[in-house]
Amino acid sequence: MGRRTGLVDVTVTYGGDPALRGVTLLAEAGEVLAVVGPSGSGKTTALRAVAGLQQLRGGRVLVGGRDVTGVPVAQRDISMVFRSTTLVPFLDVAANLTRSAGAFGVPAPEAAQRVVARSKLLGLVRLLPRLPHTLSAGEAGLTGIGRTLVRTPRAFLFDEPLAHLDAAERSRTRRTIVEAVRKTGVGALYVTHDQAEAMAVGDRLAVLHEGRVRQVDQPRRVYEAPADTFVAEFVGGPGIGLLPARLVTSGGSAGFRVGERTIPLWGPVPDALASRVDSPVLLGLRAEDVTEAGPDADPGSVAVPVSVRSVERPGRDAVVSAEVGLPGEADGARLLARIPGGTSLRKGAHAQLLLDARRAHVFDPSTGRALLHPN
Ligand SMILES: Nc1ncnc2c1ncn2[C@@H]1O[C@H](COP(=O)(O)OP(=O)(O)OP(=O)(O)O)[C@@H](O)[C@H]1O
Repeated sequence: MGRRTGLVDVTVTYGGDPALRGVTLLAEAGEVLAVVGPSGSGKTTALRAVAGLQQLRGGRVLVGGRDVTGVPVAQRDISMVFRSTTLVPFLDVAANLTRSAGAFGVPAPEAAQRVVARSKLLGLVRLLPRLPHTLSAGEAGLTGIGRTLVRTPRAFLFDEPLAHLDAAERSRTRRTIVEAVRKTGVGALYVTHDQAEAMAVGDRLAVLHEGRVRQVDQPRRVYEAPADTFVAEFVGGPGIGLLPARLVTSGGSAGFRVGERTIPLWGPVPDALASRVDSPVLLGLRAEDVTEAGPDADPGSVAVPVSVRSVERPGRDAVVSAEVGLPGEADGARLLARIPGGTSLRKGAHAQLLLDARRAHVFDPSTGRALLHPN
C-alpha cells in the first residue's frame, strides 16, 4: 500500500441516505490529490471520514499507509484546514502557529524557526503579533493554513482552504501549499468545488458526483479524456457543448449526422465506434474547438446554424453560448464557442458555427460514458 492516504471502498450514510457510495480516493506520499465536485457531492464527508470525524458504513481509511479505520481522531496524526478556521482567541498569531507545532512534539526552537519560515512564505509576518479577533476573514484563513503547515503530520487534509482569500492570495497560497506538501513527502487530499483551482493544485484530480468517484487521473488527462458527460461538463473552462447526432457511413467514410447536415470524420469508422453505426451518439465539443464561420474557415469543418443565447467576455476572447437551429433531434441543443473578443455577435443573433468532427468527444447517449476522444 506504500504510504498512501485516503479512503478504500468507503460508504457513509446520513440517516439512511448515502453520501459516499463505495468511494476509493488515495493520495500517494508527497502528492496532492485534488477532490472536486459540485455542492453536495460528498467532498467534505470524504475528508471527515479520513480525519475520523465520520462513522463509516463500510470500507477502510489509510493515513500514511497505516490502516486507521476505527482509530480515534487524535491518534491519526493528520493536519487539516477546514473552511472556517478556529484560532485560539487569546493567543496571538505567532503563538497560535507555534502551539500547533509544539502540540505535536516539535521542540520549541525548531517550532519557532518553522513558524518564521512558513509565515514568510504565506505573507503572514506582519500578522504574527495580532490577536485573532483583529484579523480579516482572509487573514484568519491564511493563519489557519500556516498552522497546518508548521509541522509534518502523516497526512494533510484541506477543505476549500482558499475560500476567504482574494484572487492574488489564492494563487500564491496554493503554490505554498503544494510546495509544503512536496517537501514534507506526505500525501494531501485537497477539496474544492472550483475545477480551475483543482486543476492548478492537483497532481491528480478526483471528480466526485452524488457520492461516487467519476474519474481519477492527471488533470490534463481528465480534461482531454473525460470518462463521461458529467466530467466533461464539470472540468475545463469555458465548457463543452453536447450535441445529439447519429453515426453514419457512406462509401467507407464515416460522419456524424446532425439534423440535415453530415459532419465528416474524413476517414473510416473508428474501431471504438464500430458497433455504433446508424446509432445515436452524443458529441462533446469544447468551446475552443468551435469557431464562427468566416472566409478563413478550416475546410475540414461544417457550419451549423445557431441562435446566440449569450456572449460573455471572460478575457481576450468571447464565449458564445448558442442553440442549434436544425430540424431533428439536435434542434435546440446548446453549443459553446470561443471566438475573438472583437466579434459583433450579440444575444438573439443568428450565426453559423463551425464544427470539426475530428475534435469531438463521443459519448453513449444512454449511459453518458465516453466512447472516443479526439487525438
Ligand atoms: N450531518 C448531515 N446530516 C444529513 N445529511 C448530511 C449531513 N452532512 C452532509 N449531508 C448530506 O450529504 C451529502 C454530501 O454532503 P457534503 O457536505 O459531503 O458535500 P460537499 O460535496 O462537501 O458539498 P459542499 O461543496 O456544498 O460543501 C449532501 O447531500 C448533504 O446534504
